[in-house]
Amino acid sequence: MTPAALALPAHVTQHRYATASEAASALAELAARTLTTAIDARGSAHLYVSGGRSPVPFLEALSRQPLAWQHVTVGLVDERCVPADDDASNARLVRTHLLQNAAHAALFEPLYESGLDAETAAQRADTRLAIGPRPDLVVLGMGDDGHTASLFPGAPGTAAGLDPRGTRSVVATHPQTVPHARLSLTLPALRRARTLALAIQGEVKRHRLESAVGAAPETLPIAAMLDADLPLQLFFNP
Ligand SMILES: O=C1O[C@H](COP(=O)(O)O)[C@@H](O)[C@H](O)[C@H]1O
Repeated sequence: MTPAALALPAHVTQHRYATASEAASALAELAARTLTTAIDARGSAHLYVSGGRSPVPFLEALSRQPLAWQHVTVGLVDERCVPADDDASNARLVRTHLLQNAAHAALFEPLYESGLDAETAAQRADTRLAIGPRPDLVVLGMGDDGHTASLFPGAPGTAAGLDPRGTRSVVATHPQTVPHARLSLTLPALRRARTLALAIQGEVKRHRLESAVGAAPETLPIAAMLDADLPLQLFFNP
């Protein structure tokens, strides 16, 4: 049964599914259409994905989508400052679950250079991204605490990342609630996306997202993605 609509503003387009597998397939199809449109229009496509546990079914479904992957560049919206082969690495997640099947031909640009401290790594990534093309598709996730990308409530670095007039594309954040310093795309960098999607699962995240309507982004960073002038494609399953 299709889950009930979330209590969210009308500019959020809701895609609701009964299961994680249906939601992942639908998001993969939207991603494939969006990337193909970008390749047809501009010759290349730029996709940014999130880390964590929940994107795995989506990344695997997307890896099987037939499209001109050799023209697709994949990046990360956030990363933990760990070696690329660490279990916590979002780069490892992408290599394991997305860069296979048809998608093995995509170009992957990791966010974090192993061995660097978070601030130096953020500065280097910021320089690379600042001159890059607009993302065609950004797929965000959200933690139970309302963080998105690696913009955690109250974490050092988050305020700079949420500054709508900030000039950085990437900041270092230092959440106290989870292991590892992080790198995160900033609000201005995320807002450059031609299409912005958010994939969440479960009732805890549903209520957290609903409670973010009208909330201060410093308290619930996901609130920054609910701006009326920012069309958002929400994918939800219980
Ligand atoms: O730490 C992170 O958490 C969020 C949500 O992760 P999940 O495990 O609940 O799916 C994710 O969006 C972010 O990219 C990740 O680094």
